[in-house]
Amino acid sequence: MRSVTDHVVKIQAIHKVFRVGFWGRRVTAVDQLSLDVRRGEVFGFLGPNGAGKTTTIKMLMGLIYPTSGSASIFGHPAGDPAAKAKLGFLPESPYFYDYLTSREFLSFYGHLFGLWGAALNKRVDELLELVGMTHARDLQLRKFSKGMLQRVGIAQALINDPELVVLDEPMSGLDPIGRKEVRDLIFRLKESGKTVMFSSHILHDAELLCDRVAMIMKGRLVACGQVSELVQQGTTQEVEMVIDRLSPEGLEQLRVLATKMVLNGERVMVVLSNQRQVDESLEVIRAAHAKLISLTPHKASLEDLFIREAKGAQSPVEARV
Ligand SMILES: Nc1ncnc2c1ncn2[C@@H]1O[C@H](COP(=O)(O)OP(=O)(O)OP(=O)(O)O)[C@@H](O)[C@H]1O
Repeated sequence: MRSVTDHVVKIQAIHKVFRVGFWGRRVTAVDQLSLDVRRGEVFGFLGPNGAGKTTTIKMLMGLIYPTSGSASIFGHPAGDPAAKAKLGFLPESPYFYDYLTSREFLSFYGHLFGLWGAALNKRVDELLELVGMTHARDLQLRKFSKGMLQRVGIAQALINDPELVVLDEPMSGLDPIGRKEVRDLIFRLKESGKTVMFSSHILHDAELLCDRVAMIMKGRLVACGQVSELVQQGTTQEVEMVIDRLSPEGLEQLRVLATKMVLNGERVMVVLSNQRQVDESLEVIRAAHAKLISLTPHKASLEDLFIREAKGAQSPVEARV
């Protein structure tokens, strides 16, 4: 059984209303959101643009106050110095001092955490090595690519050897190679025993990386749990079949069975939505002496869940939490 201390982050019914414009119109950015992040896991905080991810993370970091509800880190209230001491944070749009080299930049943040002299130099060198930036240690940050900056930003978040690392959109704006590098880095953090929470709207990255995810839309939690469990919920096990040289009778029989059919010369592609349809279609193909080219089960993905939830499911879905 899990103990309370397994919860590194606990967010309880957190709510944030912003007042905007001259008339102080109320905008609910986060709506009664509750979730927890457990020790040692990689937790993905997912949602489309404007869903409320950054607002939630800012409340967790103690940078803004919730309208109601609460958040804690290692049992300390969000923003408490005791929580911050064990925490590393990469904001969504970090500010980098252009004319500092990556060593100087990391040394600056090390000083803020009270590191000096040989211990600081050792820590900076270790982090540059970890993020693969040793070769650029004496290069000014203005000469860095976006991917290099992101890696130095993550190094900055690790300067105090935190137990929890919170990264706001760490893969955003990176090319596929840059994204893979950041993914590998997150894997390495997990391997070294750290808990990682990161926000993203790139579902593929979350699927590859996360032990658990939470998905929010319009500030509300719509799904939370292990990726494998969430993608199974309510998804039909569709199968796509491609067949060659099917007789006109066979074609008519498949038309009745299939949920979708596309003809291309002698070739036909059908989508079947359950096992019974698959079995009956295979019998039709055999009886017609047609040639089955491929049979591909449609693998459910987080994207399917995302689209389904976006289409209107507003009630919270809770998988194993
Ligand atoms: N300081 C603010 N004042 C007024 N409204 C705000 C403020 N910050 C955020 N919002 C609004 O709150 C909502 C959630 O924004 P937030 O930045 O948290 O979303 P997000 O999920 O991080 O999106 P993105 O992926 O685009 O960064 C949006 O409607 C946004 O316009």
